[in-house]
Amino acid sequence: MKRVAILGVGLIGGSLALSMKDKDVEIIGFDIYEENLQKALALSVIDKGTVDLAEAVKEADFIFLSSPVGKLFELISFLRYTSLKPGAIISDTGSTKGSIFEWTRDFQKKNVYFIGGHPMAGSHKTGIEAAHDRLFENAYYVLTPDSSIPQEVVQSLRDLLTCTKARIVVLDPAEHDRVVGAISHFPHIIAATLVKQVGEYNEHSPWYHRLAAGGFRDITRIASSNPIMWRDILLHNRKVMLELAEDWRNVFDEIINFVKEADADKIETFFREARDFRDQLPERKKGAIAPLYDLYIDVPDIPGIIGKITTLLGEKDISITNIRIMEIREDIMGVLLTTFRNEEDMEKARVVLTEEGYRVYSRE
Ligand SMILES: NC(=O)C1=CN([C@@H]2O[C@H](COP(=O)(O)OP(=O)(O)OC[C@H]3O[C@@H](n4cnc5c(N)ncnc54)[C@H](O)[C@@H]3O)[C@@H](O)[C@H]2O)C=CC1
Ligand SMILES: O=C(O)C(=O)Cc1ccc(O)cc1
Repeated sequence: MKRVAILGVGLIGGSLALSMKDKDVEIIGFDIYEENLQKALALSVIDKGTVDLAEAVKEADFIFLSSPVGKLFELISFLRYTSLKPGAIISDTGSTKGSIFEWTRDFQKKNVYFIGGHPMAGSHKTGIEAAHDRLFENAYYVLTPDSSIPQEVVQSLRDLLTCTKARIVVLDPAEHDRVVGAISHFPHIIAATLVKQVGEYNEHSPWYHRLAAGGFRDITRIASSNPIMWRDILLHNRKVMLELAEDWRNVFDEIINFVKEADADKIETFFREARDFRDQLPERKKGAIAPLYDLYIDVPDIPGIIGKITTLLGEKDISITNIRIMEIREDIMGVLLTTFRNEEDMEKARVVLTEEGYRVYSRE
């Protein structure tokens, strides 16, 4: 049986541990707060818990570091000088990848391997109570192995992580920080600045607070995230944040100038271009937070098929919340992704469609 050590049993460490529940692994948790370990044991998230770091890692085949980014250096410094199992694979879950990559390149001298990792799903909630076995389902899970790490070592980490049902991808750490900086880190600055701006106005009129709804809530949801976590992320992706701020200022000035000049066409084009890009973003098939009930249907030809399937299901009172053409194969075979409101509708649809001769399945 393989041993997995999770260092930091919060939302992400706890969710990783839960996703491994059906695997033949023993999970040992370490945290700086004993009460977190007690909760994790009570919730059966981990098999054992300890506040002794050396004890947690000494027999482990896999070690996951899932503390805030600012604490990773401390943990890595400890691992560098403590006794570890030869061949052990260490990974982290931190939201930035460049700095950790630089700190860990020499681990192979110790006959252990470090492969940076970032499961790209989460929540603005923190702590073990928010952990969920399906948190990473369908999300990207980025790995940033050094090119000197043998492929079979990377593969054994990938094999273990299949239990998360995430889409595992390999990226260069600098590219990770640039891209994730733009789509995840920098938006937290924007969200927080908007909230602070309105918070200050609210000092003078409570109506800001009362009327804030809809769009304001949507765009500022992430401002409710953990301040310590986001402090650390910004500090570890500073260069990228400063570059993005410059670019953002340029785009911001552009629209403000159109407003100043009352240029209706340019304002409209600005919004239209933003909408077009936004509407093309891939929808994430949700895992734990709001499970989607998806069925994939192989269909012989596309024209007319969507109407045929919606009619067929509509006649049985089965409603589809979304239908999307996933791919058209060269032999004119297509795959439709149909989403249902609940499991019952999905299962009814599976029966009806199978009876009609369609090949229906749950995963790509
Ligand atoms: N929250 C999110 O949505 C996501 C977070 N991440 C990353 O995963 C990591 C963990 O985040 P969360 O689980 O959300 O935070 P969390 O606050 O829920 O959990 C962190 C845990 O680490 C423990 N901890 C603090 N210092 C420690 C140390 N020196 N040694 C061991 N444990 C320590 C804390 O007591 C806590 O139990 C962070 O690096 C974050 O950047 C990655 C993807 C998503
Ligand atoms: O939607 C949200 O609340 C998030 O922003 C989740 C998140 C937070 C940090 C990450 O590194 C990846 C995902």
